[in-house]
This record gives sequence, C-alpha cells and structure tokens, in this order.
Amino acid sequence: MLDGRRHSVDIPLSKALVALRRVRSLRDPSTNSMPKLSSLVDNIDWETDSFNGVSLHFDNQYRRNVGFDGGRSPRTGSVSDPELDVSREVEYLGSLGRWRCDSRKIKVKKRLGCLRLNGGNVPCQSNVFDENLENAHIEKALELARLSGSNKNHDMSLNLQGELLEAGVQRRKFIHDRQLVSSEAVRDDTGSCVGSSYPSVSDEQIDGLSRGASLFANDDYDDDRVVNYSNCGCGISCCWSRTPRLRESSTPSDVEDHHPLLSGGGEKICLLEHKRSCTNVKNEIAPYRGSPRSLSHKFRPRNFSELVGQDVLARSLLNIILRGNISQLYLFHGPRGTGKTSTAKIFATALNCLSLEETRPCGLCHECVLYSCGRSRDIKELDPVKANRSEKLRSLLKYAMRPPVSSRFKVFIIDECQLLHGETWASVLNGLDGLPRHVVFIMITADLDSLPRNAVSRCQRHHFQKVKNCDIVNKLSRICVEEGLEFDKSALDFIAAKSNGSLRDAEMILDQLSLLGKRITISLTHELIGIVSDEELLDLLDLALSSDTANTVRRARELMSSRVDPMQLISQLANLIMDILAGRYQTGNETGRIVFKRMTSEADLQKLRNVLKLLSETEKQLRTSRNQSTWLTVALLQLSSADVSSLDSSADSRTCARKPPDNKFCDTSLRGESFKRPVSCLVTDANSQNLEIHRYSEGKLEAIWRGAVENCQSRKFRNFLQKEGKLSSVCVHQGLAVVEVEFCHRDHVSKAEKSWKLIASSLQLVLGCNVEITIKLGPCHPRKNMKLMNSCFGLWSCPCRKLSSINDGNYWSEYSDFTSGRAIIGEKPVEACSIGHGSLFSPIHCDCKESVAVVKEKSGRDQSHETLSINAMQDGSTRKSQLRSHFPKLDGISHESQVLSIQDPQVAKTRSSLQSPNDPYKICLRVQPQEKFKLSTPQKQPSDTYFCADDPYILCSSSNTLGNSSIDEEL
Ligand SMILES: Nc1ncnc2c1ncn2[C@@H]1O[C@H](COP(=O)(O)OP(=O)(O)OP(=O)(O)O)[C@@H](O)[C@H]1O
Ligand SMILES: [Zn+2]
Repeated sequence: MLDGRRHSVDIPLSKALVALRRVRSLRDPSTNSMPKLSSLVDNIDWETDSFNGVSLHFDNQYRRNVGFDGGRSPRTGSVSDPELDVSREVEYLGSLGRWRCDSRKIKVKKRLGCLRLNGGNVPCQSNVFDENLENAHIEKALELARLSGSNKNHDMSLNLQGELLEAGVQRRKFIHDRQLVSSEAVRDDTGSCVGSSYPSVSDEQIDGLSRGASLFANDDYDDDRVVNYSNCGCGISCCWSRTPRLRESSTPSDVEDHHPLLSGGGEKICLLEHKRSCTNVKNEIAPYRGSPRSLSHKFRPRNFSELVGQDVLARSLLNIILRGNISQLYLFHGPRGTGKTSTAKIFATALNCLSLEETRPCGLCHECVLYSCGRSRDIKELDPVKANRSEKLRSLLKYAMRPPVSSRFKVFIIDECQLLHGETWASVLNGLDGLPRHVVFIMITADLDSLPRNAVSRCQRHHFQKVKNCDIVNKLSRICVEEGLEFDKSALDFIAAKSNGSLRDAEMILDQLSLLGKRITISLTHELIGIVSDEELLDLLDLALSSDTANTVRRARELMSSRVDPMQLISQLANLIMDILAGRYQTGNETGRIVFKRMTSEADLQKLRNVLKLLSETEKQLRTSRNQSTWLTVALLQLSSADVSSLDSSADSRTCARKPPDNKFCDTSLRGESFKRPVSCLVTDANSQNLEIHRYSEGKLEAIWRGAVENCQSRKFRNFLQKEGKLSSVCVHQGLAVVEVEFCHRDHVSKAEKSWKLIASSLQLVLGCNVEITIKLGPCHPRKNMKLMNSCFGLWSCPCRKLSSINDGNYWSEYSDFTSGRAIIGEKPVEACSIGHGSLFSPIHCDCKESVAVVKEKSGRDQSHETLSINAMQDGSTRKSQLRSHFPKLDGISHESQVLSIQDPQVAKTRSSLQSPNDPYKICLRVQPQEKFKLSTPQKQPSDTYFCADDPYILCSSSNTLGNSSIDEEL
C-alpha cells in the first residue's frame, strides 16, 4: 500500500528522542517536573520526508524549547549515544511505537523480539503473541502517518500514536508476560496492587510513560532510584511502574490503585502489579502476593504515637513541626533497633503532612499517602556510599536547590551516615548555608563517634534510648494478640531481656518463634536463642561449687555440646552471680533455694565474688583460645576452690612456697620473680583419661616468655621474639609442657618455625621440663613500636574512636568522652582514658588498631609495685605489653586491672545515663584514689566510694575524681 515510498524513522532520531527525554532542559525550571515532556509525545507529528519516508516530527515550539536538531543531542550537539540501553529502546518503542515499515517492519519486530530482558537475552517467539493484531495496528499507523505527514493533521497524528502504542503494547505485553513467567515479581509488603508493569493504553498512562523514569532517571541524582527499580522490578526497564506520576487529584484509593514503586522514600523494593485486565495471556506463575516480610516490618510504627519507648523524643519532634522550628540538619543516633529509621520516616512525612490537626502525620492526606505508597518525590532515602561519590553529591545538592515537587519540604534521609566520608560531610555542611530553607537532612547513625565532630555539632541531635524491657514486652504481647499467637509472659520477658533494648531484635526473635508454632513458650524460646535457663545455670553453678567434678564436667559438656556457646555460658553465669550478689535474683525453683541457703555468710558471698573474678579471667582467655569448651570446663572446676585464700595474692605466695608437684614455675630461673601458683586441676577428657592441666594467668605467661626470650643467645633473634612473639598458652601434663607461641604475621611465623628448636630449648630452660611447641598465627599484638611522645598517649588519638562493648554489641558512643583525662602515674604525666564503662565481662574495646588505653594495674604480689600496661584492644582480644623502658620500676602483672579515668567531670553525671535499666550488666564507677595519688580537691572523695550504692560488686572500676578536681602526685 505504501509502495514506492520509503518510510523511515532513523534510528539516530529515535535515540535522540530518548536522549531528549532525559534532558534536564526539558524540565520545567521552576518545578523540575516534566510537563513539557508529558505533552512532547502529544506534539509529535509525522511527516513524510523528502525520501517519501515517514519521520518523526516535533512541533516547532518543542523544537525551539529543546533545541532539537535531528539526531543530535540537544545538550551536547553530538550525535546521540549509540550505546543507549536496549531496554530504553523498548521503552521508547513501546511508548511511541517505533517501527520500520514494509520489510523494515519485520526488522522492528525482530528488534523488539530480541530485546534484552532482565537476566539475559530472551528472544521472543514471534508466534506466541498475536502477530496479526500487531500488524493491523502497524499498518493502520503507517497509513495514518502517511496522511498526517502530508496533511499535518494533528488529530490524525494522535490517532497514529494510538495505533503505534497499541502495537507497542501488544509487544510489551508479550515481553512482560514472558518476564512474569521467568522471574518472580516483587511485591510490596502490604500485598497491595501497585500499578501496572506495562501500561494500559489510557492517555494518562501514556503521558506517565513519557514523563517517567527514563527522564527522571537521567537526572543525576535519581540514578539510585533507577537502580533500585531495575534491580527489583519486573525486569523490563520500560516498565512504567518506574514512572510514578504525580496525580494531584489522587485520593488514597486512587493512589492505591496505582500503588507504586517506590520513589525515593519508600522501602527499597519495587512494587509491581500486573494489571490483569490489560492482558489476555495467562500467567503460568502467579506473582507473589505475600504478607509482610517480617513482623518488625509489619509493625513498623507509622506515626509518633506508635513509637515505643521514645516518648520524650517523639514529643519534641512533633513540637518542632507544630512550632515550625525546622532545622536543616537533624541527627538521630542511638543503639540499633530502637526506631531511628522509622522515626526519621515519620518525621519526614509529618513535615510534609497537609493535615491541620496536631496529630501528624495524619496518614490520610495527599502527601502522607504519596509517601506511604512510595511515590513521594520530596522525601528521599539516600545511600551514604553513593553519596560519597563527588558527582553524585553535587547532583544531590543541585537537586536539593530546586523547590519540592509537591510538598513543603524536600527531605533527605541518610541512614548509616557514619559511612559518609569526611569530604562528603564537609560538602554537605558547606553547602548547607546556601541551600534553601525547604531542604531538610536527617542523618541516622548508631555510631556517633565515627562522625566528624564539627558535623555533630552542626546537627540538631536526637538520642534514641534503648527500649525498656517492659515496653518491649507490651509491644510483643500486642503483636502476639494481633497475630493470634498464644504466649507465656515469661517467654516475652526473656525475649525482652535478650534483645537488650532493641525492639527490632525482640520482634525478630518473636518472628522466628512464631514460625515454630502458635504458642510462644519459654522452653521454645530457650531452645531457639540457645541460652541456658536459670535453673540449668544454677544447677551447673551448684555442681561446680560443690566440687562435684564428674557431674560438673558432664553437665558443662552437655550444655555446650547441645546449644550453648562457651562465651555465652560464661557471660550468663556471671550475670546470674551478679544478680545473686546484688540480691536481685528471684528464685522460683528448688535448686535456686538450695544455692541461696548455702550462700548466706559473708564468706560465701566473698566466694561468689572470687568466682566472678575467675570467670572474668577465663572469659578473657577464652577469647583467644581455640578450645573454649575445655577451658571453660577447667574454670568451672576451679570454682569450688575460689575461696578467699585461693585468689588472694598473699596466699598465692604461700602456696608457691609449698611448691606444688610438677610445678617448676616458681623456679628461680625466672629471675627471682615469684608467681602465683599455677592453677591446676583435673579434667576428665573424652577418653576418660586424666589430664592434668596447669593454667597460668596472662601475666605469668608473659613472664615465662620474657625469661625464655632472654635465654636466647642471638641478640637479633631475641629482639625478634620479644617484639613479635607471645606465649599464648602452656599446658603441663606429666612433665611435658605443651606450649603455644603466637605471632601476628605469617612471615614471623615462618621465621620462628625455622628456629623452633631455639625457642623450645629456651622455654625448656625456663619451664624445667620437656617442651612441645606449637607456633601459630595469632591475632595482632598491640603495637609494640607505638610511639610514646612524652609518655602521652590516648584513646582519642585513634581516628575512628569507635567504642563498643564486645558482649552485647552496644555502642556507647555518645559517652566516648567521658573517661578521657590526664593522669600522673609515677612521675610521668600520661593521657589516661578509661575504656571500661561496660562491664566486667564485656570490656569496651576499640576496633581501631591504633587505639590504646592506659590501664593501671595493681601487682598481684606486691601492692607497692605498679604495672602500667597498654591494653590495645583489637578484635575483642586484650593484649598487654609492658612499657618497661618508660617505667623501669614497674614490674609484675596481675589479673586485676583497674582502669583509670582521671579528671573526669562527666563521670558522676553520666553514670546514671550509662546505666540503662535494661542493661544486663550494672555499671558502677568507683572512686578509688590510688596510693600514689592524692585528690587535690578531696571533697566527696572517700576512698572506695561507689556511685552505685546498691551494687556490691565493682563491675567497672574507674579511679577518678569528681567534679573538676584533679589528681596530683602524692604529697
Ligand atoms: N521505638 C520503636 N517503636 C516501635 N517500633 C520500633 C521501635 N524501635 C524499633 N522498632 C521496630 O523495629 C523495626 C526497626 O526499627 P528501625 O529501623 O526504625 O530501628 P533503627 O534504630 O533505625 O535501627 P538501625 O539503627 O539498626 O537501622 C521497626 O520496623 C519496628 O518494628
Ligand atoms: Zn498527612
């Protein structure tokens, strides 16, 4: 029918069109929206070119607006990018119905058919969809195009577009359905319909298509969104569901109907709905229409009143909005799982909520609905890692300059903002003054200490508390009721206790339990969490204290082999003992009553304290040990002898004088140093063989190592061993010492291995028995070559200043300053910092290798000696290296270390904030002036004063001063 005429739509032209659609100059400069583009398609008409072909034609106004010039990019003037994504071509073809007529029609079909679908090239089977129908549309379109070309008939041109679109839709429907079969569509958590993955043919949607993602996607900053969509969408990048269209008249139901995809602010899942009315092809696999992904997702708070345990904070945020005191930069910080992200979203929505009521966000207004269904273009969650890329950041700031699309504020939420680089922070802070008032940044972090100080001080900070146990229990029970779960109250209590103030953790545990049955019982909870119940713990403690060796070993083994990690067990035991000592333990069972009956005298309580110390020591050793179960069993067997005398240093020397059998460690080869009696005990191993194990404190191991090193002839090798090596364990059995020596570098290990005989014989000399040596790679030692400038060093030289508690993973970051200070030790002033505001069993550590902390230790043997060690906390392991060159007088090592925190005005103030009611550990700051020091302003400074009066045990001792007093050298 069109014989003799060459109908062509040049590919460059089509690509240029696609390119044009992405050009920012097409946007309305005032709103950054795309009204011109929306009608761009409408204004395309078709004309026959000089070659009797058909070419796309923009009306002149648009030509002028966009500076369109054939196949050239309007921005650069260069030819459009030949590498344009095929998927964009699909989009374009789909929306505009690009084709080549006649024989070229076939080409178009082939082209369409071979378009790459997500996950690979999936060629279409041309016989699967109705080719005739498509042909009919194309023929009709061609005819129309010819006519419109000659007549410049606008209506006709629109009809033509309709036909083309029909053809395109046919094709895309086909592609889409294939896609549905080959991949699972991703759904939103509410399971609601969220818009079609391909359009019906309404003008509105066509319009949406033309405005949509590909245009906005090319907005520099919106790349993120595109990535999100294309990653989790239906797989067809032309999917119009990435093109949330602002429909000003949207009612909630209206919006629900087209429910989203998410725009910037939504949860990062692409929500696709296959509009079944648009397709007549059956889906072989029905798209997933699941329930919410998790309980915590389902029960995410949607407004301030649903926030749990953050009442004050919620009130203050609401007041900020009601009074209109909006800052530009907010910082939400606090422990994990306490509602920071949820609150940021609530706050962002409330900022834009249109309701005049005081309860905001209302959840009903246009803005609220837009956000809740993921379509808000004014609330965006940004990926901090991407924001670190300078070009992204520039785009972001540029984007922020533009007025909000439909709301009052443009809100950018940056979760995990500690991942922002210093330069990113600097750019944000510098750019802040120039940004319009409608821009609001909400930064979220659980790690305040990693943020640059100036950034923190520029933000309006809001601290999220750990959620109280009772609040957690209430929320959990509400969830149970709503979910139709039965529950034991004790199970919920237990979950709350274990989740350590994190409501999310609690909800996740409950979630898991709910999968196991309709009733949440305490035993099931114990089973799942892998924690020993109090009864079992008491039973074990009772066995251990009553010297019932065989049963203690059996019971400990049972527990550890079934479900409990030795570290966990030791921590639980310690908690239990602490509760008993603090009089907080309520026993409801027989074992408990028996134990308590026994534990009445002061001596018994003292014994329990000693048990705690012993467990603390063991816990430290377990961290570096490979055979944790054995060492824990060993420790348990020692509990019965943990009376006052066994841990008393003076008693130690007496014991040592008695010289235990097989014990050569009091040998004078150790240059006159007296050591504590090696703790020896009998363990029945798996083969029921008796294995005698001598266990040494870390200090003693160091001394043995020192002795061995000094026995080495070669000075070079001696230096090497001293600097790089560490004796990590000695196990003596029937006159044979099994020794482990660690080096923290592979090269060092191989070097030491080459000279193992040297090391072994040196150790033999010290130990006085045969030695079997194992040389292994261990965790890094503290930096022995640490530069000590005027003996001053401090934790705060550590660039990351990241403090965290090993045991519970909590970040106490906001209190990082509280123990830094200056101390005078001996005659030398040093920077001192307390690292121990955690607990005895979860010492605070710094995960930066360069962190150092000064620890003052009382010598185990001789109180007049003081040992100054550097504890470099790395990866949870504590190492000590003595600074003998700086403090030659210091010698001896003990297991008792006290952290100095000096001149710290914050201590008293912060103790109460540190001590969260939910904290399984009690934190007690102890004022304990050392003999060598005197407080210059001694008011309120009785020796051994506990701030924590109800706590009979020092969980964390900090020798320090109150108020602004300082510590001076003893007069
Ligand atoms: N204060 C709270 N009130 C109500 N629900 C909460 C609260 N805190 C946590 N949740 C629950 O935990 C889930 C996760 O919370 P959210 O992501 O807001 O915590 P977060 O503090 O930002 O955690 P993270 O720092 O790990 O990102 C929520 O979906 C909600 O179900
Ligand atoms: Zn609202």
